[in-house]
Amino acid sequence: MASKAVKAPGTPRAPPGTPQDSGSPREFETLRLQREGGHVLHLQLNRPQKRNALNLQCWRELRECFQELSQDPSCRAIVVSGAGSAFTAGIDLSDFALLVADLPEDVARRAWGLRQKVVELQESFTAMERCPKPVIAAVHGPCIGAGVDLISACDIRFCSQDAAFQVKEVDMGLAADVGTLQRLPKIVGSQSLVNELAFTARVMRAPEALTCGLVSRVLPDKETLLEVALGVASAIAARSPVAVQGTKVNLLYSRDRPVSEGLHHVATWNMAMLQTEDIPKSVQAALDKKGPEDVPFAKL
Ligand SMILES: CCC/C=C/C=C/C(=O)SCCNC(=O)CCNC(=O)[C@H](O)C(C)(C)COP(=O)(O)OP(=O)(O)OC[C@H]1O[C@@H](n2cnc3c(N)ncnc32)[C@H](O)[C@@H]1OP(=O)(O)O
Repeated sequence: MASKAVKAPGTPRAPPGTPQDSGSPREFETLRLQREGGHVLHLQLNRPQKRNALNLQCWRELRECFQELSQDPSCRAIVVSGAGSAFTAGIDLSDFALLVADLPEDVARRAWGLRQKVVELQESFTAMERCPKPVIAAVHGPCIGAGVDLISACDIRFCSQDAAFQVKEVDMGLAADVGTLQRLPKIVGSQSLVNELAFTARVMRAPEALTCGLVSRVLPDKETLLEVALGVASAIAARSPVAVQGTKVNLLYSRDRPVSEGLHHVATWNMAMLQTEDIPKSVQAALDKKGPEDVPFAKL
């Protein structure tokens, strides 16, 4: 039987705002992080006057936020949405120049420095993908450029009827480089459609996003969208975190590998995780005709 993590006597309580504290989540400048019930966190991109355009601060905060939530035992599922009238207008266009500012003159060093900046931006969304807690994107209104990169790194995507998706990078003179070209073909299934969207920057609306599998649900409006997304997050959070997080880690591992490697990985994973106390607790609940919602699972 796994032993519960017990805080040693005299261990100071984490100050409010740190991820270990199940009270108030950390405050950010460009993001709003709120706890919704016990183990669900709602993260809003929060620059509504700029249609949640992602400035450098926002990229940095997203990275830090997901690195911290990954370690936060009181967080079991995350919903990402946009404040105001858009999910996001993509990269903050006024920050584009900053990407090449302060780089050395020599071409090799300049290129190396720029590469480092691109890798840092990639990390903001890769941190969402790597976070073992499921992340649900709730998209309303425009979701442009970097917005598509962002939602491609999420585990579940829902949208409202007014959502409009655009792989806009070619219109800015660049090849998308923070995840869309790598992740979208695995989500959508039709390479032809991905190519068309990425070569033309055509806007894709909610019904097509549903048909092609970019989103799995379309809701009539933003309010219903958030209600449903938070409801699904609560359903996830009610289940064993050992089971849910193990499922995410193994789905992600298997996505890019042959079946044989995925099976090998999960067998090794489960030689430890099958020993969890969550299994007998869940089995007993099922025998008692109770659901996972009735089982108090320890934090992970
Ligand atoms: C190495 C790089 C890796 C990353 C690459 C990423 C690339 C991309 O993301 S490409 C996509 C860039 N985004 C765009 O081209 C979208 C531009 N915005 C719009 O088309 C519209 O604003 C939008 C359809 C989203 C909303 O239209 P709406 O009429 O509702 O609002 P506006 O009046 O246009 O805008 C309101 C204020 O927001 C500012 N704003 C909007 N988008 C951006 C942006 N991407 N960057 C910076 N600022 C943006 C807009 O200027 C208005 O500001 P203000 O005039 O101060 O009120």
